[in-house]
Amino acid sequence: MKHISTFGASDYQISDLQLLRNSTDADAMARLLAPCPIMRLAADESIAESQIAHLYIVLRGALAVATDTRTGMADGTISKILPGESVGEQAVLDEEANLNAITALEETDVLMIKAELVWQLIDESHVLARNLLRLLSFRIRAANAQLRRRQKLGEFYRQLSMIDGLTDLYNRSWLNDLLPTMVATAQGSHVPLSLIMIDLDHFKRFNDTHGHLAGDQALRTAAGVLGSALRPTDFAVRYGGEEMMVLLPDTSEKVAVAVAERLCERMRQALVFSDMRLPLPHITASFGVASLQPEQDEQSLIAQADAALYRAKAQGRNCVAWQQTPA
Ligand SMILES: Nc1nc2c(ncn2[C@@H]2O[C@H](COP(=O)(O)OP(=O)(O)OP(=O)(O)O)[C@@H](O)[C@H]2O)c(=O)[nH]1
Repeated sequence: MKHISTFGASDYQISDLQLLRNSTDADAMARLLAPCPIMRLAADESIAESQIAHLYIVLRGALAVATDTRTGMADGTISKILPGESVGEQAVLDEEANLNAITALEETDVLMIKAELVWQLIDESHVLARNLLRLLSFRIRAANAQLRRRQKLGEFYRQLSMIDGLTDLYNRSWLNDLLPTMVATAQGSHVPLSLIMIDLDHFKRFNDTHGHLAGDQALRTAAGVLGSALRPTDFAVRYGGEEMMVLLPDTSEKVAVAVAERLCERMRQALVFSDMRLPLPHITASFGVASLQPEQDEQSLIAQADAALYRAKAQGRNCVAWQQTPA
């Protein structure tokens, strides 16, 4: 950054500076700004901020400002500062060194104003104070809008990473995130929580006979059965491969067994189409039901449902098994 002149020795006018637009006291402002240096930046050159904050007004060329690079908040957003516009107001007002990375997009001349002089200008000129407030308000709105966009995007990707792409059911990451909390809530409030582990029967044979794409379609159909047969407060998860899980908050084992029986029946009635013309053979599934016991953790609950599922398979598949005989 090279010192090439001062505001007083240059041809620039107060009317060239947006912050002083509509100034009624241009002469007084010009006198105060006269000793301020005009610095020249080569293209791609960055402004190396000292610990002292400055306000920079672009006189010629353009600056690129990337937000908060040193605080880890950078998100690739870059603002372009054109002639007449300023950067560094906030740094001046809160007396912090500028955390933005400021780089010249082309050869650029900037007016450099020290923080103490900015305060003096604010004291002297209501017009400048008003312009500054308006500018800051605009910047805050823009920052808020950007924050909202970022939050929405973050939530979108978070949701996406929790959903299984093939079946649209929740995936294992979702389960790992949510099940411990659900178990802790149920234990803490002494309300029941039941879990049904579901495994499609002879699915390898289905795949081998009808092809993997038809197998995918069968998985979607099975997921659809779960989705359409549950209460809005229940959750269906693709646990892995052809294994699915249903979580039933506030549900006793007796009711969970009845739900599993209903799912089993609907599963065997569901039609799988590989295309819209010919339905494939029906699929069936085996179901293992478990309900949370006092002191039990989520791993043990899953293991209990798994053991019940194993028994359902051993009993000939296409049926429901559970840990305890419902009363
Ligand atoms: N099409 C398809 N198949 C899958 C997917 N994930 C797992 N599988 C298949 O599911 C089959 C599971 O086979 P096994 O674990 O032997 O169980 P099974 O044939 O269903 O037998 P049982 O569970 O004992 O009734 C394997 O052939 C896997 O390739 C998937 O996303 N799409």
